[in-house]
Amino acid sequence: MSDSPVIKTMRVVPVAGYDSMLLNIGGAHNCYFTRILVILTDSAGRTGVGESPCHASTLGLLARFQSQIEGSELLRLNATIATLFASDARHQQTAHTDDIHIPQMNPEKFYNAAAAIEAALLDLMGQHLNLPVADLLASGRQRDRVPVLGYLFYIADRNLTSMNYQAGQAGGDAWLQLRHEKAMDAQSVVRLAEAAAERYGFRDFKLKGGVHHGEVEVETVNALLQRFPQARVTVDPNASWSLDEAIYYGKQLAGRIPYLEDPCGAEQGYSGRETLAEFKRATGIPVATNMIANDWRQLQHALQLNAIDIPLADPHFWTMRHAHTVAQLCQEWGLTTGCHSNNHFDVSLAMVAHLGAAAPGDRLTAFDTHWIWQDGQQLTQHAPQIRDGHLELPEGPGLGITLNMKRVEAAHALYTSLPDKNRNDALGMQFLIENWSFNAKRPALLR
Ligand SMILES: O=C([O-])[C@@H](O)[C@@H](O)[C@H](O)[C@@H](O)C(=O)[O-]
Ligand SMILES: [Mg+2]
Repeated sequence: MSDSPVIKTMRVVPVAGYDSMLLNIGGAHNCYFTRILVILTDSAGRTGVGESPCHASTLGLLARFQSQIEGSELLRLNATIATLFASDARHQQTAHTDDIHIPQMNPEKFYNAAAAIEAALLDLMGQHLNLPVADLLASGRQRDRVPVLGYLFYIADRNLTSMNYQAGQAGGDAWLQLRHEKAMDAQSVVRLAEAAAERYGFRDFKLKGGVHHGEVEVETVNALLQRFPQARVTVDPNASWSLDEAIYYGKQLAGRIPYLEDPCGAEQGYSGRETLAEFKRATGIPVATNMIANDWRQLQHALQLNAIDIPLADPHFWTMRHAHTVAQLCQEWGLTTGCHSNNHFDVSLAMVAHLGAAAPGDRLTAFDTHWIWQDGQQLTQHAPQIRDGHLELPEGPGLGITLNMKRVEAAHALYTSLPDKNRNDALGMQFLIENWSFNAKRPALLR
């Protein structure tokens, strides 16, 4: 394989950006969010990049993988990634020994690390072959733009905290202002949706639930549907509703929403896969999930129980290539392809664009992205664009993006300055409710 470029350097750069006080079952988003960039250079002088959620253990894994990546031949990408998976398997085995010096590899963090490396390698491979990454995924490019949804949150009043939440940009459009302001009821969420639709052309919306009592969230969905009668609107309470509540609210929304996301979860000795299967039978409402089918084994159980219709295979949880395999499986087995997200920068946005562009078939539900909350903080020269409710595939080979290193270094400096680097939504929430703590079965404001 002497013609292959060789990976010269792997740099792992944790970065931070700003976020609004968005509410979810875990509490309130911090004023900062953190991510990891993996930046590879090769012997042909090219740079490839990938992004992942940030956690100290993911950083530890990436540091460990560096020696396996540097010196590897780009065209042996499959073998390189297989080596990472093999070292994961070895670790899982050794972690069962009594040797406390061998750290247990957290599977979620392992996938986050592998996903960022794989994306950076695919970026380099695409540049080498002069092809977009979408063409390197097994089905190849199917479309040039991917439907995405307007991800709406209730927003707490940042003025109640001493945290460094940013204010809206003077002179910006309505979205750039409103995304920083309190929005705790149906009317203000509709206003947010109007501003997002004006800027990005959304026709699909998802409300992050698990915040208020379910009645209030159903009322918000109804208000959105009334304002946007042609739109596809859903709510994701992150399994905070009981099965009975989920069926009760589901029946109120049936026929008017395309699907519900994780309406209920594990309870009374039954797994989330079991309760979702019962929910589906009781209501006939399709179910999407990013909570109970996040690896092959979980997905197999979910499908055997007929618990879900839309596995939201996030490329950061699965890697881009595995998420694409899930999309192929959806196409072959009559499921619908979708994608979950967390707060992210524009490198992840490009990863999602290429994944969506390569997803086969037309049973595709609008992909999630939190990016509208971060729009303006891009770390690339030209961020992928969301227009007319669609994320456009960036032009050019690889991921089609070029890092803006000045911004990357500034985002890294911000990360370095933060006292809390891992996500902890309880901190902000405790300004709203004293001593607040997480409860997987209760919406955040019900304490
Ligand atoms: O950003 C949030 O608050 C979401 O709740 C996120 O953490 C979830 O992972 C996600 O967006 C979801 O769909 O469940
Ligand atoms: Mg979800």
